[in-house]
Amino acid sequence: STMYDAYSGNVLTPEQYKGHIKRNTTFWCTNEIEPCNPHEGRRVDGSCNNLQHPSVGASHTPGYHVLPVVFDGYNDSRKSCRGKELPLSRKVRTTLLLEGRLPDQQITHLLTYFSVFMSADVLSFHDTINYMIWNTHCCDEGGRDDPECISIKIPDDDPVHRFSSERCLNLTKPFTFQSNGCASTKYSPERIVTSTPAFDLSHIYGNKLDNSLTKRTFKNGLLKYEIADGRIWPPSLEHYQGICIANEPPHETRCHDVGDDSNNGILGTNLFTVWMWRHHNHIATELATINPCWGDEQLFYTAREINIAMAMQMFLYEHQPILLGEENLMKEGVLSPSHGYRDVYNEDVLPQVSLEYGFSLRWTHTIQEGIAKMYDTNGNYIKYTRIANLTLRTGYLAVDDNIDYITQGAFRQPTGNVDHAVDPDIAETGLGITQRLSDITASDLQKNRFLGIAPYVDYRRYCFGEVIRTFDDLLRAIDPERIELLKELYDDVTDIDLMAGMWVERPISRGRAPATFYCLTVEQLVRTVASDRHWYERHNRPNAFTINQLLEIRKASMARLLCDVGDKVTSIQPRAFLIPGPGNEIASCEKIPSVNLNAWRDKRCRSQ
Ligand code: HEM
Repeated sequence: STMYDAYSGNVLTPEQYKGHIKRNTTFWCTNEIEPCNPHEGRRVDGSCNNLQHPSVGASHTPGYHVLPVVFDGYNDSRKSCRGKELPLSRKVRTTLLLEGRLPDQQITHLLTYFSVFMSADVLSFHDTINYMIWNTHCCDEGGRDDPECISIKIPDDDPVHRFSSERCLNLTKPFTFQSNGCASTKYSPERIVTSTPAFDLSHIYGNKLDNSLTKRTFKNGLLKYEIADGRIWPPSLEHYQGICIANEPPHETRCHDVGDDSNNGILGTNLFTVWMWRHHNHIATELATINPCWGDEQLFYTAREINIAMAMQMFLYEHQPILLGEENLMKEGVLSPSHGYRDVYNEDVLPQVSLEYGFSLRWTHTIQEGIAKMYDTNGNYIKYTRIANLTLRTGYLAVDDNIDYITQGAFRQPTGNVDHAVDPDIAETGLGITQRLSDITASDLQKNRFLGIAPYVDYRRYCFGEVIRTFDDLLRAIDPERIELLKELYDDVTDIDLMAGMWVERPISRGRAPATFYCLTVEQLVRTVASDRHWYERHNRPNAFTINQLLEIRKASMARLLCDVGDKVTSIQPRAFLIPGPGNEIASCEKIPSVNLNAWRDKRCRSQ
């Protein structure tokens, strides 16, 4: 194997590698990669996706930048154009986003659960774990001088805390190649992300081969699993210090040992981890019946390939159009116009995730509900639970049939409306017992000022060709009363933060999401499809699907997934991201189309 520098993607000399060992920086700064074989399928560690740049595609490699970062030195966040401090993050948040709840009339809660699960496939949770568990003192006496701390100041006239003595929200800087000693501080900060940048369910299967191997049974292509109270679960972590710390013993003990332990983090990642894990075994078991002559290796990798392809089919063709608009996505080339193959692979486009995509996704916090409503299988309301209190608490799912009721709620309860408001739990508590106070939306703004995301108007120019010089020029994008609020906050229109712009912007036409969110998501998805050599819709790739197999993958749906692996789901509406009702009635699972795995029947098994 060869050692690569994770930041530059260059091969390391033995001396350079020894230097990393001496400085204890091998984990974050280097990648060990086996020689590429162009005929090999998708590697677990993401390497060799681009044959010219073997390490790009692995974890801990730099992201793409849609626009160059604006960088004022390591200890400071971006300054205003007149060299002053930008308005306080908490002030910006409380001014621009109202606090409250308004249920959407069309979209179900499942949409946000799947959003966060798919985000976690290409991003990381370690920056959050950092201030929740490793470095919790930023609001204490000792934390004030810690250069890693970027705690959020609560202004004296805060609408919630002006009557309390709370003046600080805990927060740490994001991990960068620079802060971890991988790259010179001459360069602007580059965030370190642990997932592989392709959508490959790396948080299920692992992002390193050795980690992935520990998840397998090596029998019949199955992932390890446990059965408890008649339910199938991913395997348990032996010691879960640092992960499911909010489990309430003695009853709540479950904590999952999966590709990325931080999938135990929040409810959405947790639910989909359970479902996609079971789904792998569901596929492998069926393949083993269809092809009795297949060994473990072939069953495992085929089931993984199908599981990834079905996840992407649901994500691109079923989930994304709801926020971004189907017609729009078709026009942009994110969606294929036909059911057959498409091949837009371009070796010159690198498999990377843009800094801006990961950042814009956080806008979704504004449509996240704070409570999960729980229903029985007949649709009778049972109770609710606060989602913030389920952070790092996988155990809750496994007691009192909670996962059954939460699953039913996921496709019955509306998600939060797209309406410039944020749920009070997301805005004030956020993370349950691990942080007494947290404003996730203010953190979104604050943390990313330290990564140098360019101002909002620069993205309007990039996305829509608009030159915005005055607040009045913003009328093209933002309603006048919200421009008034921006004027109260920012001295100059060019100072407006990207997230602040997204919070108040009008949605894209024929879609529901803010226009700039739309633009930066499309920019990423186009790159994803063009840069992933193993993209499931391609004909010309190692182990490509046959056309009949691809046509089966096209039938994947969220409703079918829940029928196959959801707890006690026997009926569901066909379009599970949309609220059940006329034209989308809840129907028996027997009526929901399935992917027919007979398309993978191997004639060789019969002749044997
Ligand atoms: C109740 C549900 C949720 C909770 C409690 C939650 C909590 C958090 C927290 C605490 C952070 C870190 C903020 C920081 O940097 O300090 C975060 C980041 C993030 N969240 Fe959420 N979130 C939730 C739902 C969602 C949803 C629905 C999405 C959908 C896309 C999402 C996407 C993200 C992304 C993309 C990041 C940044 C991750 C990264 O850059 O690696 N979250 N979330």
